[in-house]
Amino acid sequence: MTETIKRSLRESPKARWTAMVLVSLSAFGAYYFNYALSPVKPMLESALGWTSSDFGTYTSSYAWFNVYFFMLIFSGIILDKLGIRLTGLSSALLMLIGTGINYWAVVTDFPDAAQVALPLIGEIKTQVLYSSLGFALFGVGTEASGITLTKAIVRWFKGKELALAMGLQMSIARMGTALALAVALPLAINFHYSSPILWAFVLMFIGVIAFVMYIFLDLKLEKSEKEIEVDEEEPFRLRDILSIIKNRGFWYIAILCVLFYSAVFPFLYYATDFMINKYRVAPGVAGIIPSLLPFGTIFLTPLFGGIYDKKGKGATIMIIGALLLILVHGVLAIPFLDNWILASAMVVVLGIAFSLVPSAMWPAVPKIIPEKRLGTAYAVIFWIQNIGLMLVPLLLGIVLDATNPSVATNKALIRSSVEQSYSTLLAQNNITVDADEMKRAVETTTTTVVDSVVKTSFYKEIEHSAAEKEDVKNEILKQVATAGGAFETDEDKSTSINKIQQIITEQTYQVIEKNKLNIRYNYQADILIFAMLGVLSLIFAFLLKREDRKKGYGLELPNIKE
Ligand SMILES: C[C@H](N)C(=O)N[C@@H](CCCCN)C(=O)O
Repeated sequence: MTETIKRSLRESPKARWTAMVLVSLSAFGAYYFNYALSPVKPMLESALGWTSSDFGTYTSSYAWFNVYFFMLIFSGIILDKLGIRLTGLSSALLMLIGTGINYWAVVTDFPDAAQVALPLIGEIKTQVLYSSLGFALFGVGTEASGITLTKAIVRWFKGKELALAMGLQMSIARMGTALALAVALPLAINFHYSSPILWAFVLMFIGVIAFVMYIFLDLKLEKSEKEIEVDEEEPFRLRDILSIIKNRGFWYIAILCVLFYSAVFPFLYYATDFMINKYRVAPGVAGIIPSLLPFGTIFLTPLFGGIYDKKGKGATIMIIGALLLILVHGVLAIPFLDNWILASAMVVVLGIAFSLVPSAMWPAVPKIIPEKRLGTAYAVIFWIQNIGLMLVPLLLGIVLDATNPSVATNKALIRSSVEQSYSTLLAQNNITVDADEMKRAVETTTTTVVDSVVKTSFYKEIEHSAAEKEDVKNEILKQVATAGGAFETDEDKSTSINKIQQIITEQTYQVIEKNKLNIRYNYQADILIFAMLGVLSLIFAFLLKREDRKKGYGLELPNIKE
């Protein structure tokens, strides 16, 4: 079919790069929010009483609707029927609504024991359920937006700098992840644990505005191409799925994708907490280490993409990426190697792996699947990938709780002791505070105590029976009451509360240290799960290379022909 593109707006580099930046801004907000609560995990536990399994449920909920309701497949169909503009705007709004629900759930005061029973999942805290539903809605928007943005980039860049534009779009998105990992915990410590979500809401709102601006640009593109004959795009057909899933090469790439991404994205959910618990990094700066990973990929993904374009060796690049994955998780799993510099170096190496594999894997799909089925192929790969993104974070949370059975209960014990200590000291000194003020003070004090114990304690975990735990609680209360007896209140209320806070922090800390009350997680089993995923990724990367040799897909050949 003839294609006269001389007068098309796509011919203007300024217009197409502006389009790329505008559509990428919503991905920036989405990738920020995806990780905005991860560094805050220790605070959610100390302040809201979440367990690691609750956190695992929350992070896995990203994929609930995508997996169970086949939302990714429907998104592909909707994208085909409604087009880029409507689908992109709807998905950006869905992300915004999901973020809003999440914010509401986290700031709402649910009774401590409020739980609901769900089929398959069982008992779940009401607050965890509502935040998860918000996150699940956000996940639908993010994944739908992922396919829409890919299609938008293809629309503007086909026959032009397509790989570079895709690489840069991924880089802009990853800047969002890097930002979340680096700033979410400092934000939460200095303001409130919900502040990172509020910021996400603002970024997502900017994303919606940017997408509205993109719509105008896209309308201009359409107008500029009205008189021009352009190739009709192939519509999404369900029968395409059948022909795709009969392709062995497709399965190898989809399985490699789910295994590899499951060893990276869920790692990022837990990485800040891991740095605090294993490497004793101060919570305020612990997120900087995992943020090195997406930060590195911002530069390396387009770089490796360019190398693949010119030199080829796509399957080999994926094998090297999988080998690095095993190396990193293998080293992180060694118990006595607990130096944070080594951990940072491993995160940088993981960043290299996470640049190598995506830069070779996504452009390899068009070599295996015909162009007219590409949209469907990406939707199915994303769907399979989402199964991993749903199961692995949940598994990690459950395994973390199971291998550290006393941590969550000990944190809850500290929280209730702190609460009672406040009541005692406030009553002893005739100070009245409102419920919100009290809640805030308890949260801050508990977090401070837990953080300092986790950072300084070197003891091994000692199991305590329920009766011993009661003793610990009583001892905390006794110590606090004794120390608080000498406290005199002649200053204003906030100074008095600060002093009370200090007394409780010091006394609680001492009792925890004396009783060896363990509140540090041992991540060994979780990191071994990641290492296993690395080994399986390597096997599938080799299988893909063998299939490429058999079928001649050309994965090892350069994309750009001389
Ligand atoms: C999370 C999403 N499903 C995903 O896998 N995103 C990729 C980028 C995919 C680009 C495809 N053209 C990522 O690495 O973030």
